[in-house]
Amino acid sequence: MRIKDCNNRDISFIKEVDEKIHKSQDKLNAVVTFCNVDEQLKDYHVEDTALLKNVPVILKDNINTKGTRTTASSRILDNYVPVYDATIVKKLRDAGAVFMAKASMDELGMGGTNLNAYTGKVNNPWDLKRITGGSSGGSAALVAAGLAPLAIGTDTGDSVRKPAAYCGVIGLKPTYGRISRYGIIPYASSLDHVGLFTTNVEDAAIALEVLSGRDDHDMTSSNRPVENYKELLNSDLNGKTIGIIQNVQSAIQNEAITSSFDALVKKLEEKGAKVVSVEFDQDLMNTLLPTYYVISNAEATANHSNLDGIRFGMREEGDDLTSIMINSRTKGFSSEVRKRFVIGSYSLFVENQEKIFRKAQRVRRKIVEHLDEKLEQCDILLASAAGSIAPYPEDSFGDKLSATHLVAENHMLLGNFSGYPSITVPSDMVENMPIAVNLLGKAFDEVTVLSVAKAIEEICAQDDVCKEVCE
Ligand SMILES: NC(=O)CC[C@H](N)C(=O)O
Repeated sequence: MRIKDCNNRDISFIKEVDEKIHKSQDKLNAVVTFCNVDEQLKDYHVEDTALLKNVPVILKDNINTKGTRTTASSRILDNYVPVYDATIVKKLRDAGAVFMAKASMDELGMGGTNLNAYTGKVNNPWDLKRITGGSSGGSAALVAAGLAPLAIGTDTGDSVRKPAAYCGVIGLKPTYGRISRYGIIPYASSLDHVGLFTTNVEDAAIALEVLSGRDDHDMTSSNRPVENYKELLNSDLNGKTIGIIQNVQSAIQNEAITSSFDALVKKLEEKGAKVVSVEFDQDLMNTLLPTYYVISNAEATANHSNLDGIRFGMREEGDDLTSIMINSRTKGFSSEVRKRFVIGSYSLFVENQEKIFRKAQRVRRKIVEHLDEKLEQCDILLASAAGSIAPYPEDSFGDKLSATHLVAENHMLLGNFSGYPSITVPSDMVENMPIAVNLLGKAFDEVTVLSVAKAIEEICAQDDVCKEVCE
């Protein structure tokens, strides 16, 4: 489904989409809460030129919607109904969006599988037995199944770009500060980004324009002017230098993914791009994941201390304040989330702060400085988005991978450490499942990121939806 096709439809088609999304639930389990579509259509009125006129949109369930339950897929927020809208909800609505559903995610964004929502696993529309990836798995699945042209996600480590790869859709994480995060239930504030899923690059450009801009409610949002990304798209590769991240490519063990990537690189060269090989310091790359875990868990621990059954969240009984909090948090969070809070608290413990938390922050700085050096050699970096097709649940934890091989699965963290824009573009099919490549550009250079993505899209010409679930 494409945005412009929706623009040209009669608004009544939204009802058909609503029915299809309800029907998909048995197969995909991608929805936590259905939005009240009738209510939104009652007084629906937007200008003909509104960019999202008649467009059904999916929101990840960590995006606050006034009057509509927002759980972040956590049991503790099962009954949470926000009293205000996130800024992006207002922006989307003003542009004509009709909200269809709050999509399932890994609990509070903590996970890369979408096996960790209190409403259960989300199934990949290409093969229901496989995972979607996470944490924005519900959003990715619904776009991949052709049930909406646009879904909003969030990305703290790769949570838009990895599920996009596994589900065969576009996944864009723009520059830190480009899109307001006001009204989004956080995970780790220095790494959290709003991102989006579409079926094609042009739609990603349109959606980015709608979502971007300074917001006085979010002091991390940038006041750089928003560009007309769609008009500026230019898939001409002449004069562009693309750097291939060798550390990622040499860590990939799947022959089909490697040869498809190499074939794509050849075509990029034929189309005029200058391709250079970029080698990162391997030791530094091996620290990506541990550094991420220290920083993200510490920030998550601080961010979620208000989910205690007193200020927010479901309340379990107890004899005193402390036991109410302990009981509420024990019952309200899954073991994965509790584990991360333990790790986070440990590194924030005063005796450990310097040698764990501050050290991780210094390593993050080193990684970003190293990345900046690499980006001096090229306009954009390119690598396979993931080292495999979407795995089955039992194969999805990567615990058999060595540190070097883990780099293939976690290189997208570079985009969160630096805040630089990054996009996943479907590139091919392997074993009837989509595979993808990922681009990482310079700060606020969304135009180059989207333009090179468009060139790749033209070369690869992937089918943009998974037909079966959509029928
Ligand atoms: N929200 C994210 O980006 C999650 C990233 C990573 N998979 C994690 O488990 O935390």
